[in-house]
Amino acid sequence: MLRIDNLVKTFDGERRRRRALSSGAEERVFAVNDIGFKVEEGELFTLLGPSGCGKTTTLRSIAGLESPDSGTIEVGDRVFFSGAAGRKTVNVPANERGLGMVFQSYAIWPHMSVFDNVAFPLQVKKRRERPGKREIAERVMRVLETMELGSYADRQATKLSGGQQQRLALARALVMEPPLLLLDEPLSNLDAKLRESLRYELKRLQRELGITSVYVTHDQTEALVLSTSIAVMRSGKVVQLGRPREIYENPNCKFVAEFIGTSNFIAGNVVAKDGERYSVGTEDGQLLVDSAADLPVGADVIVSIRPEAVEVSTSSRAGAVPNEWTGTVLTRAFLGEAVDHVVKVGTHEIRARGNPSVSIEQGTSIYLRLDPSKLALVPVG
Ligand SMILES: Nc1ncnc2c1ncn2[C@@H]1O[C@H](COP(=O)(O)OP(=O)(O)OP(=O)(O)O)[C@@H](O)[C@H]1O
Repeated sequence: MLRIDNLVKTFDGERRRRRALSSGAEERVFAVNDIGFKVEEGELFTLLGPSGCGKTTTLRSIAGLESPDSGTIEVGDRVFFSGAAGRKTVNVPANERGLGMVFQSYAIWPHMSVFDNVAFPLQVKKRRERPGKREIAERVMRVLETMELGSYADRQATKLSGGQQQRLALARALVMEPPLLLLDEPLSNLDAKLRESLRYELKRLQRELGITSVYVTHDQTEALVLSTSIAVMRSGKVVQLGRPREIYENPNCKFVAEFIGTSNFIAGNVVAKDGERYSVGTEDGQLLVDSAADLPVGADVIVSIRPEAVEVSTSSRAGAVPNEWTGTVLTRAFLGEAVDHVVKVGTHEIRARGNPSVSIEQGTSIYLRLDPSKLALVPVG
């Protein structure tokens, strides 16, 4: 449905502007630095990464609001952008791309009713593409009902709550039945509770309507909940691309492991390998790790251990289970649905998250069990 290849977008750098008079040195900021990905029909594809990594620039390039330096952008069988030095550039204007867009600031039209906000984009279509009055009313009401705003049709748009206004912005984008919906942090202006409930609502809607979407966020939980696929970005590059679970359970570098959720990291070295079972030597003992990564014996690695993959216990099962380490509880914290223990194991402090029924006092000597299939091997370098 959407295909991006070798996309590059640079901007003038600050320093270049400052130094231009004295040295004339060329300096460009690579906002997007040679990225490529494909989004299949019906997917919700998320660009996830920290501030400044190039997510918005990528989305704006798809929308036609930025003009890339080079690369190609295709939606269905239409080429929206194609360009490189010395080649003829194709660059379809934003208003001819027919894409739906929803941004952080929901920018509804305040002087209009809820109904008119959604009807307006259809009413201003070119005469030959404009649906008749009755069809407009039907489409508007259908999309308002889907967004659970049907009973607010006559209300002035500004008299809706924040969450309702954001749903209205979505309704306005959906009524155009775009082949592709672009969403740039659409939930970030809402309070935490509303954000969470709208997350699930968006997921339901996206699934029900099967609308292909590209979603930008820096919020990893949002990305994990909503997405069918995630591209994790860093400094203008895509560093990992995969299904949410894949990225969470098998991050391909320390940056991804750190950015997505909380992890314990233990540095080590591959000492033996038997199929997908690795034996990793660490400062505090050996760890068995199951991994599909292709790493040679001798490779420096980091074992990434999610807190929920660490089982704590006051009794030993040594011999019956692999990877049992001993340690002392440094702190514990009650989080409502879980209890966190921070455990000192040799040179490491390991965070464990488990059921609140297991709560062990500070200073207690305990056993940590690390299931090899729940550990991830992250290559170093
Ligand atoms: N118009 C511009 N002029 C100069 N530099 C720009 C411009 N727009 C973006 N940049 C730079 O390009 C890089 C990528 O910006 P972009 O907005 O795409 O990042 P982002 O990942 O969406 O960040 P955020 O989550 O903060 O919106 C940043 O270094 C940014 O400063």
